[in-house]
Amino acid sequence: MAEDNQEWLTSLRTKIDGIDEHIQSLITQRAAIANEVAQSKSKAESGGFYYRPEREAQVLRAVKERNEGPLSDEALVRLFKEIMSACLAQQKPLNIAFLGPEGTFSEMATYRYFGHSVKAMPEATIDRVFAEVEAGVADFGVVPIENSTEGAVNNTLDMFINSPLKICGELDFPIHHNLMSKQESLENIQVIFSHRQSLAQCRMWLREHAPHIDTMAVNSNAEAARKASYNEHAAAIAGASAAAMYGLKILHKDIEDQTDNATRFLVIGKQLLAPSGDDKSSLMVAAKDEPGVLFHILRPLNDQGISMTRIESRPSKKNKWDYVFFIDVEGHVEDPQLSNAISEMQRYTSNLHILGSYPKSV
Ligand SMILES: O=C(O)C(=O)C[C@]1(C(=O)O)C=C[C@@H](O)C=C1
Repeated sequence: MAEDNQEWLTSLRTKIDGIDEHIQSLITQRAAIANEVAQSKSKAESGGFYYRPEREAQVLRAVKERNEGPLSDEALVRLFKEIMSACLAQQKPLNIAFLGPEGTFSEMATYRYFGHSVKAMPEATIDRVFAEVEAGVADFGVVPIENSTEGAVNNTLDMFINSPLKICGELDFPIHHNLMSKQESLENIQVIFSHRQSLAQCRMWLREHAPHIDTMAVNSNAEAARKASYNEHAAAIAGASAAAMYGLKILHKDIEDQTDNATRFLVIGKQLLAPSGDDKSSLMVAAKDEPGVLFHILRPLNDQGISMTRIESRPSKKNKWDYVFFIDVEGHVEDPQLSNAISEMQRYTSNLHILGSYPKSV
C-alpha cells in the first residue's frame, strides 16, 4: 500500500516537473517578447515610460476572466504581477518610494502592486514620498489615501493641493492585523504597541481579549514590532511581515474588528495614462464662493450619467473657510461624457485640476 502510494506520488511529481518545464519555457519566451516591446518603446511614442499600468490592468483583468479555479483570482493576479514585474525589470527595476519603515502595510502594498522586482525605498513621511517622486529619485510613490474603518488620510489629500504629481493607480489592500510577541501567551504582557489607526481598528478585540493591558501608540506598526522584539513584557499589533522581520510569534491572527478592513493606496507619478477600459478619475476642485455652488459642480456628473465614488473636502490653506473638494468618479477624462461634465463643472469652479485617470484596482 505504502509502495503504491509512493509510486503514485512519484508519477504526480514527474507530471509537475513536465509542466514546470513548459511554464518556464513560456515565461522565458514572454520575457523575450516584453524586451522587444521595451525596445520599440525606446524608439517610439512612450516618452521613455516603459511601465504601463493601463496595459498591466488589462492583462490582469484577462487573467481573472479566464480563471476557473482551483487557484483564487487573487492568487493568479499575484503570480502574473510578479511575471510582469520581472519582465519589466529586465530594462531597469523601478524605484518606488513608500511610507516606511520596512515592515509596514505600505511596504506590503508596494510589493503587491508592483511585484517584487522593484527597488522599494522607505521614506519617513508622506511629504518625502511626494518629494522623491517629484525630484525623479523615485519613478513612482505609494501612499495611503483612506481606510475603510478610519476614513481619509488627510496628509495625503493635502499634498495634492501643491504637488504637480498625478495619480497613476490605486490598490485596495486588505488589512489583517496580528497580535505578536516574543512570549507564547498574553499572560505576562503589560503593554501592546501599535500605530494609532491600528489600535482603533482592533478596539473591540482589545476590549474583549486584553482589557487589562495598556496600549501605546507609536509611529508605525513596524516600530511597534521592533519595540516588542526587545521587551519581554510587550506585544505589538502589526502585519505578518513585521512578525517575520522582528522574530515575533503571532499569538492571534486577524484581530481587526471589521473583517473586510482595507486601506486604499494611491500610486503617484508623472504619467498621464491612456484609458484601460475600466478606469476612475480624481478631480480637485476649488469652488467659487456662491450659493449652491456644490450642487452646480456635481450636477453635470449626474446629467452625464457618471457615478461619483467619493467626495472629501479639505481647507485650501489659502484663505480662511476656503475649501477644496476631492472628487473621484468612474471613467477616464478622455471619455466624452466625463470631458463634457468637466467643461460644465468649470463654470462654477475657480480651479479644477485633474489629478489623474487610472485603472480601477484589480
Ligand atoms: O505591453 C507592454 O507595454 C509591456 O511593456 C509588456 C509588459 C508585460 O510584461 O506584459 C511589461 C511592462 C509594462 O508595464 C506592461 C506590460
